[in-house]
Amino acid sequence: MQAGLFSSTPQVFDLPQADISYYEDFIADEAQVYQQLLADLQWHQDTIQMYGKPVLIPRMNAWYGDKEAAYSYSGLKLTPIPWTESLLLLKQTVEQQLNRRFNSVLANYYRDGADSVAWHSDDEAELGLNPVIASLSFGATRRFSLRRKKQQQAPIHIDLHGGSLLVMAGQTQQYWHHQIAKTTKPVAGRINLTFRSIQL
Ligand SMILES: O=C(O)CCC(=O)C(=O)O
Ligand SMILES: [Fe+2]
Repeated sequence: MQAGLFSSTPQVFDLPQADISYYEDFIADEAQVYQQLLADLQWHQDTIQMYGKPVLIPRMNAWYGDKEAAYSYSGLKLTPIPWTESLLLLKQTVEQQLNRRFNSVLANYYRDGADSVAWHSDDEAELGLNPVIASLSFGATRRFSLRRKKQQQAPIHIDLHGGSLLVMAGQTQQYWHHQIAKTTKPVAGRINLTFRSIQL
């Protein structure tokens, strides 16, 4: 796999108390990477407790990282699987662009338009106060939305293309929620990788 990088000028969104950059064409051979991640990663569908009943979350996940980087996510305790070769290559590509290091990645696989992630912020204590989260997308385009936690206005939408890199930094997680809404439009599969740095 070649994680060929062919765009390094991001679109920067001017939002209050958020720091969002979007590199639309970051990974050159994204269709190939999509197939590889789909085949190679250890996908599973977690359950969470809702009003005391187990409910399957509407997407598949896989959690990879350095062995020290244990993490809790939506009440789930996740122990990372050791890096695959393709994940390490993608991590290095992102690290070079952003000039910072990540020690883990949460992979999400949205099988179709019924898969989603509800409004949330990545504000777990393990990530520190103002985490930098680097999000790579592969496969189908899905709409990513951002909305302030307080003073709610119309959400901001960014259609995340296959091969794109979205970076959330600064106070984004403190002041904003984000989601990938369900869609009734027919849409193929999408894989998203959010590279994170767990404070050890
Ligand atoms: O799929 C995406 O673009 C977002 C995923 C996300 O927000 C998360 O994993 O915390
Ligand atoms: Fe998130």
